Amino acid sequence: MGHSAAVWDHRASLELTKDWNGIEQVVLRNPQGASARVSLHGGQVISWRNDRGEELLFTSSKAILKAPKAMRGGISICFPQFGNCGSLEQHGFARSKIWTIEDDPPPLHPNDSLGKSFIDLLLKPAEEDLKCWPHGFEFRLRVSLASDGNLIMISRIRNINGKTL
Ligand SMILES: O=P(O)(O)OC[C@H]1O[C@@H](O)[C@H](O)[C@@H](O)[C@@H]1O
Repeated sequence: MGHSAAVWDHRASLELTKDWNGIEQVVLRNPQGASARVSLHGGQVISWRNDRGEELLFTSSKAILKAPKAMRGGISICFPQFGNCGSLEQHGFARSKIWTIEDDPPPLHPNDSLGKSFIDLLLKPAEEDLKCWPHGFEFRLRVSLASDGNLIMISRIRNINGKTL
């Protein structure tokens, strides 16, 4: 009896590491050698490489890679706004926060996990965030690397205080 895809252990394909500022990063790998690197700073995918090791994402040489400054490169999470309306910071605060890894997130469709290397991240507002944007929320982000090297990101935002966002 061989192992089927149903018992694929996605954790075996994850590497946890830290950047030069001590902020955690997660590296996803697939069996063909593709990879994606996700920083908990901003929940930002900062590298996506194909199976030939070629980088597919741009990062500016002028990027400041130190929280709480947003990183200029990779895939930014712009929440709760894109742009610079009102008193919120440009493109929202999510990209400058330290996200956490969620071990047991609310379920997604099984197809979203099967055969993929993935990580689930979570952002909840801190007191200071509620002062400039008074909404309780949970922002869940799944970043997956598929066996064909595709990168998939699923955002789920839950309103937890019943007021319209
Ligand atoms: O410079 P930031 O805040 O990282 O924003 C990234 C870019 O966001 C875009 O929306 C702006 O048009 C650019 O001018 C800006 O450089």
